[in-house]
Amino acid sequence: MQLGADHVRVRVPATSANLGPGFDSLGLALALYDEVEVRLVASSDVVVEVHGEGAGNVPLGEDHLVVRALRRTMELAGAVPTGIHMTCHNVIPHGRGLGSSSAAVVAGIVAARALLAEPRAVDAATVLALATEFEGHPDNAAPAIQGGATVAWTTDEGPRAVGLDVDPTIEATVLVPDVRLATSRARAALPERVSHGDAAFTAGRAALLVEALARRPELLFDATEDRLHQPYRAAVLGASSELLKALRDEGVPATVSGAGPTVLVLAGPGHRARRDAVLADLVDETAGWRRISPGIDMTGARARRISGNPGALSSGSSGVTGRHVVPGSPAVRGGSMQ
Ligand SMILES: Nc1ncnc2c1ncn2[C@@H]1O[C@H](COP(=O)(O)OP(=O)(O)O)[C@@H](O)[C@H]1O
Ligand SMILES: N[C@@H](CCOP(=O)(O)O)C(=O)O
Repeated sequence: MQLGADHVRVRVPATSANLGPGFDSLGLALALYDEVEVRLVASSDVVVEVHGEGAGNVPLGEDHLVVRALRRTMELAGAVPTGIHMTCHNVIPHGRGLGSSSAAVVAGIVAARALLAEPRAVDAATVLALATEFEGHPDNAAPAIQGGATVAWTTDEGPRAVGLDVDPTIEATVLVPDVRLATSRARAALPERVSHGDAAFTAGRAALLVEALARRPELLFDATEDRLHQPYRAAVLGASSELLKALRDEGVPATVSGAGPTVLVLAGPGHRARRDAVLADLVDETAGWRRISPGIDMTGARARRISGNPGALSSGSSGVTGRHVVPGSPAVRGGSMQ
């Protein structure tokens, strides 16, 4: 496959997976974004600059997650490898249950797609399959790609996802502690088997959550109850587990965001006063907690071509030059990829 551009910019939202009972299936895109600018260069250099979250912690070469996802997508599309100069402006906290790894993977995939002469050759199903290959589960990748709330599932042919309606009065608030929890560690805390009773309880709540999100926010408290993962993760969640219990004891629809340790509150109009009262009492923003009300992202990952001249890849030695928006350059929106 030929290249169609040599310089693109992408933006990918944070995501909150599970939403309580929808373990590995439900997810919600949040309006907190990582932005990545990728420039292809003629040399074999891989130069990565990271600003914000992850700066000083993530690898800066071929092992960088965005680079790995970009390379994998280019390889799948049969594009000839080139050098890469990449700048990341990261806002999504790492290891907090807000889908930072998924955002990085989706950024690499949609950047690669936008660099190709025929972006549609990497269709929506392939984007989700590639992201799931990296992540191991599709529940963060689906909303990161298409925005809004999603339910994702896996078939013999690969992962699939559909969007869900979200009542516009629902507010998402995240309580982010300053401690990290690797998703792999939180997954290791899960048992091999659960009881039929807990599985039935949680399946019912997940079904109810679809209706609560779409039209009946007053049902969010019951609809966010879970018995499949949160109870087993309590030991590794530390203070987040206590905050979750305190919120739920007061009737506030709170869940663990993803694998944690962030706590997510999904509040309809009837929950706001109690949410604000409990959070004012319990969340001390001077003692390591951040309270963010990001809004729900409804568009998902976006990529924009900055320059469409891959025939003349620069040597890569002169920094980012010649930045301009090519008139008519297609805006690639993750949610509308066909
Ligand atoms: N923007 C990014 N660039 C590079 N690596 C990232 C990025 N975001 C996440 N990662 C990698 O993923 C890890 C966090 O993934 P994970 O444990 O799944 O937590 P979460 O996805 O909930 O933030 C980070 O420690 C880092 O290694
Ligand atoms: N379903 C996964 C979701 C992990 O999300 P993350 O944002 O914590 O990576 C799980 O619960 O393990």
